[in-house]
Amino acid sequence: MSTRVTAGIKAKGSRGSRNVFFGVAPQKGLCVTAAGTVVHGKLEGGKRVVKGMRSFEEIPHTGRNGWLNLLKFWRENRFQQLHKHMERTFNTLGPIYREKLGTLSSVNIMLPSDVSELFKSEGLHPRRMTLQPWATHREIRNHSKGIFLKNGEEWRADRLQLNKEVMMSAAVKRFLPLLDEVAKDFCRMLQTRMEKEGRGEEGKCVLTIDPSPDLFRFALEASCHVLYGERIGLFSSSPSLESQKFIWAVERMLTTTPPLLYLPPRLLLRMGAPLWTQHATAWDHIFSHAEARIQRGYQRLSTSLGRASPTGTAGGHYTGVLGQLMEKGQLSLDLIKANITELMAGGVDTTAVPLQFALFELGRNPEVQESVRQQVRASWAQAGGDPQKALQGAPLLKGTIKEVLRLYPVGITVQRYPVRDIVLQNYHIPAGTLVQACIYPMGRSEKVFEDPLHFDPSRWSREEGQRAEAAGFRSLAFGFGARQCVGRRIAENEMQLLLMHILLSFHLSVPSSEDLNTTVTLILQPETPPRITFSKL
Ligand code: HEM
Repeated sequence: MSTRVTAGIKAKGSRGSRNVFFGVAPQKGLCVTAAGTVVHGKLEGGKRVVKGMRSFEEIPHTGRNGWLNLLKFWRENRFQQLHKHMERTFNTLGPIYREKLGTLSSVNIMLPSDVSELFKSEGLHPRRMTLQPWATHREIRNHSKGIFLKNGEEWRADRLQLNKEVMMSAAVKRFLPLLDEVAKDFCRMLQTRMEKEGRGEEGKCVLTIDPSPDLFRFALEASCHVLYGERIGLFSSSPSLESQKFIWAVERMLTTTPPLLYLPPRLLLRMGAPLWTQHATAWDHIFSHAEARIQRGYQRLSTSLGRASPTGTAGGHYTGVLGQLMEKGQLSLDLIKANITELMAGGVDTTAVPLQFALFELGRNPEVQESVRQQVRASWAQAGGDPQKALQGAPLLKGTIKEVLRLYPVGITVQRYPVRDIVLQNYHIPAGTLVQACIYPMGRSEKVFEDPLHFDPSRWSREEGQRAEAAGFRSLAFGFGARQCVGRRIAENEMQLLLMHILLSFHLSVPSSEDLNTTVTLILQPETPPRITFSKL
């Protein structure tokens, strides 16, 4: 079906400027004819038109009634299997489809070429999907200083400041030793546990456990060390209950988010008040935990900043991201708090869960495990204790993380609202449409990856051009461009360092190598955390 679409779609770019991320001029003007088709290359009435382009309405869809679709999803519990639903729908409808779920309407894509087009049109201040209708509720709860809902120029200014402390290579150099210390301590803790609880055959110590609670503690300990420059003792025999509560609160916040994205506030207040209360209470806890830590850090740093060294570190030692932001003084204290809170909330499950998948995949692929270990050993021996050098010399570690995130991306989609009209799969997509790059189906598609279900970290390091995987827009787990994950460098290094130290000390295997069933809350997770057998090398 073709519907009348507004004629004369003019490429705007962001504020009429060049797209700084791609260094290319904005897309040429397009024009949709009155019949809804677009003709290319000709000028009709002074406007450039694209040949044979189909209208937005013609994009295959999963049902026009968003409420009916939502009801079906709810009844069949499909939210938790959204990734599988997307995979099936692409197989049925092709590489682009529209979906309406309650108030949310999106165009879903999965081919790298389309994703590349999408990112070209993200503008200078790319917008992500947010819980916008709930902003006021959050404000009522006094969390209005949060940056969670920020978009546009205001967001960009803060983000550029933050990038200096968490994304730039100088910042990575500063926080990498802190992550390394926590990773080594994790292995010591595991070793002690193995000695106490492990069973030995022929003098070999073997421990089979569900490592997920320890991995969550590791992720929180690592985050706190990097953000506050402070250890919180989560590997001790009596870790603080407060920290455990924080981990639970983040989990609750994540599981209660998806329904809030699809329901309008009024309906949710009637039907889902308990859900909203749980969600807001979880945030309250996250905020107060972060607030208390920040307050302590603030007091500690105010004292030590009096003795600030010329290297930009208080009292001569690195005081974490909080310390750096305070010392630079370019963000207000409220903004610093908001950014640190968001980094805390975003930094635990996102790394703890992929680490579970990584241990599982290395455990069930012993040959891959051995080849990564050999590279790690050689690199570690050459690096003379320098963790950064050790990681640089072991590209298979990076490949392992990429491979884990290809098969099990933390977020199953990356979303953008293009700032100008674009054409995807020859369909017209108006500016402002929510377009989702569906990275779970992409990572498992034969159209995109050779032998996609094979866990092969080396696929990422083969020479560019030799295999399709080396080319762009296939590794998107951290998003892309100005709005990409701000914790990316922390996450990549944290996960690689932990795997490095584990591989140097332990052999991994799995009691069952059956595929893991996965479920989506806000993030993709195993339905049941895998058990891993650690044996001392
Ligand atoms: C494997 C680990 C992680 C993955 C796969 C991941 C993935 C993502 C993705 C896909 C986005 C949206 C990017 C976009 O729209 O282009 C994002 C945003 C974000 N992530 Fe991560 N993340 C991870 C770890 C972390 C960590 C460790 C932190 C904090 C220390 C963090 C903090 C954030 C924040 C604050 C944002 C919002 C950024 C903004 O909009 O300015 N993430 N992440």
